Amino acid sequence: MISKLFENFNYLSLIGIALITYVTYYYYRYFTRINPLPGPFPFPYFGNLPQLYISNGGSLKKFFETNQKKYGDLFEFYFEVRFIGLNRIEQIKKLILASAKNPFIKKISNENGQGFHELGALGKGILLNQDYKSWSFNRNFFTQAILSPRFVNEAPNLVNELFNELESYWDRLYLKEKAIKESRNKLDISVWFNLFTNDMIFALLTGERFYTMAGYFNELSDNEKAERPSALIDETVKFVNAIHKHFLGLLMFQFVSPFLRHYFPYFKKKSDDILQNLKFLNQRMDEIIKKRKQEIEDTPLDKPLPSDFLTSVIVANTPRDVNYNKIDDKEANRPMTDLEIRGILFDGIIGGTDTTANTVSYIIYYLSLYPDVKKKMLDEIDRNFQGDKKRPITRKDINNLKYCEAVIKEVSRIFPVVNSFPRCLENPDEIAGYQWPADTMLRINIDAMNLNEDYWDEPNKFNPDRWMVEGFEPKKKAFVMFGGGLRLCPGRKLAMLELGGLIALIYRKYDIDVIDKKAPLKTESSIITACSELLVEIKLRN
Ligand code: HEM
Repeated sequence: MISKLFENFNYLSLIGIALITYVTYYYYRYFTRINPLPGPFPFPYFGNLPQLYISNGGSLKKFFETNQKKYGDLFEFYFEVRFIGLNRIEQIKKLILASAKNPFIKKISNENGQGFHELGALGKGILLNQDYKSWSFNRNFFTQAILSPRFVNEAPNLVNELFNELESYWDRLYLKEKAIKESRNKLDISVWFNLFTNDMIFALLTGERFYTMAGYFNELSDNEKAERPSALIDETVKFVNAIHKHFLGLLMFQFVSPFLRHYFPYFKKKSDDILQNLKFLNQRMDEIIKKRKQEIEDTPLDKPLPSDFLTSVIVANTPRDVNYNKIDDKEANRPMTDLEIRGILFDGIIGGTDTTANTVSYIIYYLSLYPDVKKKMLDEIDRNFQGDKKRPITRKDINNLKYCEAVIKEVSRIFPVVNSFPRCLENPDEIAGYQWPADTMLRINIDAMNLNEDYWDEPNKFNPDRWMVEGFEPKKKAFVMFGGGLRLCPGRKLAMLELGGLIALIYRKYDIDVIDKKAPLKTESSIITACSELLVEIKLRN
């Protein structure tokens, strides 16, 4: 009995000593760190997670805002590793330089990469790829496919097609006389935009039709059902939910330490669930790629192929590619493997859905709060379409709608969906007046730059007209809605086409107003700031 107690005592003592040693070492490293900057005080294992969750409700946007107010434009914080928070354009100029020689492409430090390694994301795709050779190989395929004229022309066609589907659901659910009389024309519109952009990006990237809007309609409608096969609806809804779960899980794999993820039941359960979910996603993606490869093989050489992204990347550098050059057999000119295709397909879906969807919600919100801006935008739309509420929108229309574009940019300035983005130093370098060792993690705070009065006149004023001045550029080019440098968002043209097209089609036909204009926007902020609910009333325009 006594010996048992003694054994336990030894065991517990050992754990105690290990803990004390770890905590002492942790704070030794903290107090002797290079270039100490102001910032929230970190805790062993948890870093600044307590401040993120307890003081800022888990919102990364709020966390950055609070710290910038408290500590200024240069501060540090700890999420698994040390991060340097950069809040001024002068601090990031060289990181986002538009030059092929810009060396700042790394986003994740070796120390901070274990989570992504566990997810199997390192060295694949583009979004999280740290290996320059494979990233630039993949990124070339991605940009060539997404910027090809066939692809860009297809985008407005799909906006039209999917908007027709969306309006058929809205008209049946919310705009019948009875629904209006009973005040049932009130809805959470943010859900619809998420579904719209999902169906849009999946169709554009994979060439497969997804039916998440149809699924939601069926859920809401008492008697009518969407004219779509129910098995396909269920399958696509399941897939899209899995993508969403994966996206939310990414932050945990970067910011929560492996120790907590492996041994702390709350985090362990979540990370196991995300890994399981990823298995399902990979399997489904592989099936889509295999099927398309077979379809391409079965299409005679003289017959045209579809213009989706997946078909383009499969045929690139094969005899079906119009630019195919048999003699040139350099490594860079080989076709992509299925694993590489899966990687960039995945990144296109992750990068292209929630970003666009939430921006549309924020546009609706700001237009409701600023009726003068809305009126000016409606005038422009009406002038452009000359009372025709039915004809499809074209690329030319979208290019002509300059005030719509100004609204998109101003909303993205005052309430950006991507609140911050990372860089990691490959080599020792000087940033923000300090010399840093290689592997230092930097986080660029877009919110802070967008609201800085050194760069903008009246930064807190919502004023799309600022973008209407010929040749307008914010001071020091401080607008980095799509990031910068070699990592600049490759989907930016598609995003602007989709946003411009959708906004014009919506407001050509509908009047939408936020129900409680005094209530603050409901958001959840991690890697992006997502709209968690936007309650509006919808009517047909006269
Ligand atoms: C309003 C819409 C969008 C916003 C605000 C946005 C913003 C951003 C930002 C800030 C970055 C980081 C850039 C950097 O690190 O310098 C990024 C990267 C990326 N975006 Fe977008 N994006 C949008 C839409 C899209 C769309 C539609 C797609 C694809 C279909 C897309 C695909 C990507 C990819 C793949 C990357 C990673 C690029 C790389 O690391 O090389 N994005 N985006």
